[in-house]
Amino acid sequence: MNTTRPAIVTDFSLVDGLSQTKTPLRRTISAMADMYADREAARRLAEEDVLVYEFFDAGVPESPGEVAYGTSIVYPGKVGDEYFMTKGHFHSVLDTAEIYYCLRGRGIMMMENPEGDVQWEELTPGTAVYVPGRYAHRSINTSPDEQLITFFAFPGHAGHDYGTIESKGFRKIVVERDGAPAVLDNPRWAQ
Ligand SMILES: O=P(O)(O)OC[C@H]1O[C@H](O)[C@H](O)[C@@H](O)[C@@H]1O
Ligand SMILES: [Fe+2]
Repeated sequence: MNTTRPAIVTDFSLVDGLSQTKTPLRRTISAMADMYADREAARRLAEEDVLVYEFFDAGVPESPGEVAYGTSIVYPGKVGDEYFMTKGHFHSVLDTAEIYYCLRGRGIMMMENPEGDVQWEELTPGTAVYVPGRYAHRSINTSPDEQLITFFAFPGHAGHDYGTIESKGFRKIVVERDGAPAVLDNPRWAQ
């Protein structure tokens, strides 16, 4: 049996979070227009196909024992008064955690479990947020002008479950109120 495996080395820019050697995945407003509370505003932005976030996934094997990792860049912007954010997801293997280390910018990591416990934590450079297993997670950029850049790592076999969030949404949304982020009940949250 050949037990040799090559080490993997990846470049990440500390300026924009991207790898020069790999291609990021990009999500525009049109890929998630219905996830924002103000759907009219989302549709207007979707016409220009505004880029909301991009992320780089190192592409390690999706098996237990592996550590998937990459960087994620959420651009500054709002849909109505709701800040740009990722789609967010549960892991298919629900009880798998994820770590996010904030490299740049300012934001909020929104988390909720199937039983309805909701938590959120601020992301600032140098902060690591450990998302416990069983918690859906979404990163939200609350800066008016800077990218939110995070490095993330999670178990290789975790998988992504988008369906639950796509149909129900998160219980909370993050909007700008008097120039500052505020966490509110999601008016569109469906039980
Ligand atoms: O998968 P989304 O909710 O669209 O978020 C985009 C990406 O964000 C994070 O950085 C996760 O660790 C990735 O696994 C995820 O795919
Ligand atoms: Fe995840």
